[in-house]
Amino acid sequence: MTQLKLPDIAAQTHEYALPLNWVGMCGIAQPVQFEGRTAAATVDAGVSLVDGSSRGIHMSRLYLALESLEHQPLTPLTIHQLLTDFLSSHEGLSSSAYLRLRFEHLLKRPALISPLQGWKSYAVTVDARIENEMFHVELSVSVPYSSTCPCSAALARQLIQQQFQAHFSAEQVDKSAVLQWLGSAEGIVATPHSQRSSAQIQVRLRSNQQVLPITELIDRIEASLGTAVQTAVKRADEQAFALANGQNLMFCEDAARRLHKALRQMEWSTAFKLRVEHAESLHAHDAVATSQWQWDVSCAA
Ligand SMILES: Nc1nc2c(ncn2[C@@H]2O[C@H](COP(=O)(O)OP(=O)(O)OP(=O)(O)O)[C@@H](O)[C@H]2O)c(=O)[nH]1
Repeated sequence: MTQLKLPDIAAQTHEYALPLNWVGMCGIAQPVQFEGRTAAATVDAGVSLVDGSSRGIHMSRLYLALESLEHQPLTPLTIHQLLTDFLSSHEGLSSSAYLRLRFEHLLKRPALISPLQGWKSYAVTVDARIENEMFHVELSVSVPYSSTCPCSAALARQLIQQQFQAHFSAEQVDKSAVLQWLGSAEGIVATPHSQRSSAQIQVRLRSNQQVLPITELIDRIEASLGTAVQTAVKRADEQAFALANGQNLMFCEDAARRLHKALRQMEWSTAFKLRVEHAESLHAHDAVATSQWQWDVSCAA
């Protein structure tokens, strides 16, 4: 049988010469090594097609280059090397290279009081690119937390005061009677509403950053809010959580300002954007606040 040469359509020229901003593949399954564990990532990999007359890029070259992620820890350096490989395998065709990795980052979290712990999963996205010969990396993370409405808390306290007034009408009150009343549902007649909330944070890393500070970012976000959702919970932990919520009453605006302040203190960040969503239990709609610092269109991948 005659050996036929495989047709190479990508190498053809196109009669409508038009450069393209981004060409590549989305949704590739790829294991990555991060903080000593293997995470199942989903990858989008692409390059620009600056040679407008070329029919197509070489998808297989991008796909095969991803294998390097399987064997070495995920760092800004390994990502930079990968994007450099994307470009060197597309010499004359491409001037920009892009990578987006999405994976769940698992962290073991201790209970607030009891000697227990459990896992939490955080949705992480790493966006990296080489554009105009400049390398940029951005981290995005979604962090769930609890928020208790400060207005609702004040209104509930007022109802409790009114209830106290009605129940203890005498000038002199008996301490043990008050103590008992405080511990009863009849005394504490109202409770504020609270909701599961989420903070979506995007941070641009400084160019000489050696590691991806994902865990540190999550820790700082949770510390600034003070009401991270819990894993293993016994009653003692639930009580400590109630206290934490009471000490950290938050409108979505409060949460956004706290996060903005915390993110400004991160020395490895050169820009950020944040969005908080409080999935209201008072309403069927959400309360949302956003903020950003030094974030512009060029930061968006
Ligand atoms: N450029 C491009 N390739 C596609 C697309 N859809 C599928 N492919 C296939 O991706 C496969 C890999 O392409 P290449 O990387 O050019 O493969 P190749 O020519 O064998 O590899 P090289 O010799 O390295 O160029 C080809 O079989 C293409 O048909 C598409 O929309 N665009």
